[in-house]
Amino acid sequence: MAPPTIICIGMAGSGKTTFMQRLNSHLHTKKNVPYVINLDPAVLNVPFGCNIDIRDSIKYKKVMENYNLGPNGAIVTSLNLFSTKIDQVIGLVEKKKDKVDYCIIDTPGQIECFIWSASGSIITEALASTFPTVIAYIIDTPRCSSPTTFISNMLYACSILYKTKLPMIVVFNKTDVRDAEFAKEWMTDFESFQEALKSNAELNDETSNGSGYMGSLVNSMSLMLEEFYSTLDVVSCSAYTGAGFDDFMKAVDNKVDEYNEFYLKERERIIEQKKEAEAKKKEKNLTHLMKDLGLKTKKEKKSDSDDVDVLSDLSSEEEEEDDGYEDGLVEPDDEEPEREYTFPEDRNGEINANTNC
Ligand SMILES: Nc1nc2c(ncn2[C@@H]2O[C@H](COP(=O)(O)OP(=O)(O)OP(=O)(O)O)[C@@H](O)[C@H]2O)c(=O)[nH]1
Repeated sequence: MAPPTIICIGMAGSGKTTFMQRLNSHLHTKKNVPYVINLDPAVLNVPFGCNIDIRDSIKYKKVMENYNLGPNGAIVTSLNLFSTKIDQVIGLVEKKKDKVDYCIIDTPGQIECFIWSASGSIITEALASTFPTVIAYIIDTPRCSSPTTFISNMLYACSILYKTKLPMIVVFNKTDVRDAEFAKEWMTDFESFQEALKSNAELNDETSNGSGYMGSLVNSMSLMLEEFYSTLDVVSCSAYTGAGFDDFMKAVDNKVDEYNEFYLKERERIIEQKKEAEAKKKEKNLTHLMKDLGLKTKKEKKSDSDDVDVLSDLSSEEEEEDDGYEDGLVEPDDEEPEREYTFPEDRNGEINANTNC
């Protein structure tokens, strides 16, 4: 069976790499061996053993130098270069499918470099069409204790969900510093979020009494996000202490079932749609080409043959047959006639071993 794939995505410093390290050791202790992939080309040290590391095939600093790029451009370019090898990556994971239980993937902290780049879509789509794939969105809990940063984080999660179209688990990390109960409550109880909003001095000025621009904006966004929350699995854990990882694995199994039930059908539908669109595009291009060359398409020929024949049609058909032309192509002769040289001196033009040039 294809191993479920977990793609860890999160803002810079949210603790993805530490989370990956803890997840790797947690799975090893449970005797569920994971296949580990690092897709962050700019990381200096990876604190876990990787089966595939992007840094082995692409040197991030060389990319910066050779293409004269800044740090983010170099990450995108490295991913672009790596995405050309994604079929090999998938082949390697597939080879190990009987030995590994999960495939876990670390991504660059600059989310936009991965999620909004063509290579990021190629990589996630290639993985998702081969393995049941789940997104783990890692959030730095202490950093989202204010309603505005919380909503910003949730909007980001929402955009990732709509971009990847894959089941998502929201992971509130660093719970050893701050418990994530407040965030879970905000996600389930709209009134408690309203209260937090009112008491947030940052959003309210004394005169407006909570009806300021930012206050009402966050308010309406939180209403819109209620629908989005219902599609998520929320887990709180600490990559530092290892708390909450059993819950995370339960959520993964739950999302894998969901993937097989809903997302797989949706993916198949999308692939089918893409194929149809591509076939249509090809046919359109071919028609244009035929028109440019002054040739008739099969459809046109058929409709012509349904029409009454006129003498001029007949003669042109005959001419075509006589010329040995069909659909504008020259049929090669079975036997090429021996070449004759009109003038023997023409032979001097040929390059042979005896000539000096
Ligand atoms: N207290 C606490 N600190 C954590 C936890 N997880 C990560 N950290 C710390 O958070 C900081 C960032 O962690 P990383 O794992 O490097 O974060 P990252 O998201 O991989 O960072 P980039 O790869 O740069 O995007 C480090 O100092 C970690 O020690 C946690 O569960 N609890």
